[in-house]
Amino acid sequence: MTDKQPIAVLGGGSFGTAIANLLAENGQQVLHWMRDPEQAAAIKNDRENPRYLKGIKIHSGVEPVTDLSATLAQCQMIFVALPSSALRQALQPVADQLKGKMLVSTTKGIEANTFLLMSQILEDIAPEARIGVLSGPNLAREVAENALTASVVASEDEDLCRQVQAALHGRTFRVYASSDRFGVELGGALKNVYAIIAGMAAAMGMGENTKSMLITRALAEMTRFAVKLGANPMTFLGLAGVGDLIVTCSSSKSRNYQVGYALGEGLTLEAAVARLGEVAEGVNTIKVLKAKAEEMQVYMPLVTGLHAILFEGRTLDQVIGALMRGEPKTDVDFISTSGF
Ligand SMILES: NC(=O)c1ccc[n+]([C@@H]2O[C@H](COP(=O)([O-])OP(=O)(O)OC[C@H]3O[C@@H](n4cnc5c(N)ncnc54)[C@H](O)[C@@H]3O)[C@@H](O)[C@H]2O)c1
Ligand SMILES: O=P(O)(O)OC[C@H](O)CO
Repeated sequence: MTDKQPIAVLGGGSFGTAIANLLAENGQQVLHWMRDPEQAAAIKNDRENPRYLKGIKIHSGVEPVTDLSATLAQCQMIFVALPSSALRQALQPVADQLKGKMLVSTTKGIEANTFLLMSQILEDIAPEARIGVLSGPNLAREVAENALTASVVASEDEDLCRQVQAALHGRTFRVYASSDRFGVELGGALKNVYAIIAGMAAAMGMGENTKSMLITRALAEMTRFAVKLGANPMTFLGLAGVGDLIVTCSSSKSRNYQVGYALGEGLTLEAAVARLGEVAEGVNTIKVLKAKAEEMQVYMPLVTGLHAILFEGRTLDQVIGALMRGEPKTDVDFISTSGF
């Protein structure tokens, strides 16, 4: 035991487990909160979380716990690794305990109806908390296996960024700082949708040219959308933008990619999600994103095409045909031609 305050990680899934281990490897005492007492007891005994990260040894500095209120009472720094669909309902009842704490969201999703990002929900629940986001190309299994990895902590609160960097920076994990919380978080939420498309393309045996076209046009599309919402497009050139887009669109370890792959093999969306058995945030994001793009009048042909396949009964062939026949466009939207 150290006399340092413990750090809390909320969420017993793959990313919560990976972050908890990373913190413990850096000498932090970690309270890893999960809702399921059986899971917590099993992790305590076996030092493994087999459902989500089979074969990864859980560090002795990680203590699985199930009392959320007692956990929050002991910690100043709290990482939130809950699915987006659960974040508000899990934390609203303990809102009073979040005042003044550092809350760092690792959750990459968008709330249906409100279009709020997860750190905005945290702000809504706990206006007096200190809020940040951790996002980047961070596949949980690779983080847990100590593959060399980089991430971004984003917050208007510079001291929070420094403290998160100090807690997470280690032999295999580098943390860069950003003051653009909105842009960093939006990048993490949007790329999940394009990873579903990339998985479909892979299952259909499409070529390397096609994969590159998809990733690049996805970046153009998500940046166009982000700019319309007031975000800084330069953030999308960083780890939490193009970095995360590349890893999620090209790795079969990504759950969103896996859902897309299953769809490309002919499974229904329900069957693809059931086969996965884990969170694929892009499935929920696609609906809210399509609605928001329409409301804001942003041209997002990839989002529109995926939505048409998943929810409007269009076939892949029809959508691909429409995409390729679309009116020719400019390559990069944000190049200023003035002065040239
Ligand atoms: N896995 C990754 O590689 C990775 C990397 C970076 C960010 N993320 C993000 O982290 C978030 C969590 O993803 P994950 O991969 O850990 O998911 P996961 O599917 O591996 O696990 C989800 C966990 O949340 C728990 N949970 C579900 N509903 C809950 C509730 N109401 N209250 C408490 N716990 C609840 C589940 O029991 C499970 O332990 C997602 O938004 C994801 O985008 C994941
Ligand atoms: O497994 P995914 O598709 O949720 O992606 C995991 C991470 O977000 C990759 O950075």
